[in-house]
Amino acid sequence: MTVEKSPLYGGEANRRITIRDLRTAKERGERWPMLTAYDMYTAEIFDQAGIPVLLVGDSAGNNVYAHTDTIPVTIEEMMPLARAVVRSAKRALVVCDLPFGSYQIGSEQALATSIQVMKETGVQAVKLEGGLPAVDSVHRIVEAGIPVMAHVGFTPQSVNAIGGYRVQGRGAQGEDLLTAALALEKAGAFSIVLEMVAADVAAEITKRLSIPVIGIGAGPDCDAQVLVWQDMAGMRSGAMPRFVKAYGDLRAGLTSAAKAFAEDVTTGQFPGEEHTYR
Ligand SMILES: Nc1nc(=O)c2c([nH]1)NC[C@@H]1CN(c3ccc(C(=O)N[C@@H](CCC(=O)O)C(=O)O)cc3)CN21
Ligand SMILES: CC(C)C(=O)C(=O)O
Ligand SMILES: [Mg+2]
Repeated sequence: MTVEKSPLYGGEANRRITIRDLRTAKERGERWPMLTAYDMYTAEIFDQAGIPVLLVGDSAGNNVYAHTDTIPVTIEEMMPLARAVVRSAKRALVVCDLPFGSYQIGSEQALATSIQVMKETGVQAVKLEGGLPAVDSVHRIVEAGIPVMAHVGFTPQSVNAIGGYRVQGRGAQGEDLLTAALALEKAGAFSIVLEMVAADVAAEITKRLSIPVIGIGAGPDCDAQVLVWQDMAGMRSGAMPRFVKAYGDLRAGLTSAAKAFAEDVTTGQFPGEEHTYR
């Protein structure tokens, strides 16, 4: 597959990716990557590396704010991160997750929060979790002119209701997931994340939907794949979910840099003459 003429990778190199570009990519069968970003350098680096979509995820809860999960994250905590990512990425389409509690009360609250995020951060789209119960909110937000990325399957904001980090869509549940995905597309979502979904179900949903389907732990047949950047780069400690692949070892790199700095300071090797004003 040649992608040089794709708006995602070639095309007019000096404009931001649009939701139309993502739709076109699906029509052409072009796969694309999405990464989370929560700050300036990661946004700048991933943007320049050609990642077409950056997600300011509420996974900031357990990757920035040192919570155990995403549930405590607030809109006040999300917006500064989103602003930093928007200011740092020139090409990528930036999506901001709506955190738990900022849209579940109803479509009125969902729309009000989405408007606030769009006005105060400069992101190009919002994302929210949920199947059929979220359809009305998606519809209202889209009607207001705000692109919405949907998110079904394992939805981390509902981890307590689901009862753990469990694969979704196995057996009879698969049909419900397809029904929800079709309803979210009909409500106007421009794309949909499938998280921890059995691969055959994810493949069927990807085939049946016209909008891009973005997988995380949803097998190889989705239109796009997303990972949390600290997982992708080997920054995170501890056991990784099965769906993660680490493409770097940043944790080891930063650890050895910090140890070398400490060693140099304790032994008096740093600062040297070249780092010193006379
Ligand atoms: N760093 C990070 N990566 C993520 O993918 C991620 C976040 N944070 N935060 C928000 C949600 C939470 N996610 C998670 C968290 C844990 C598992 C997990 O422990 N998975 C195990 C299965 C555990 C079980 O069966 O109970 C696995 O091996 O896949 C999966 C997804 C995905 N998202
Ligand atoms: C993993 C992605 C899809 C997400 O919702 C997040 O990072 O918050
Ligand atoms: Mg999220």
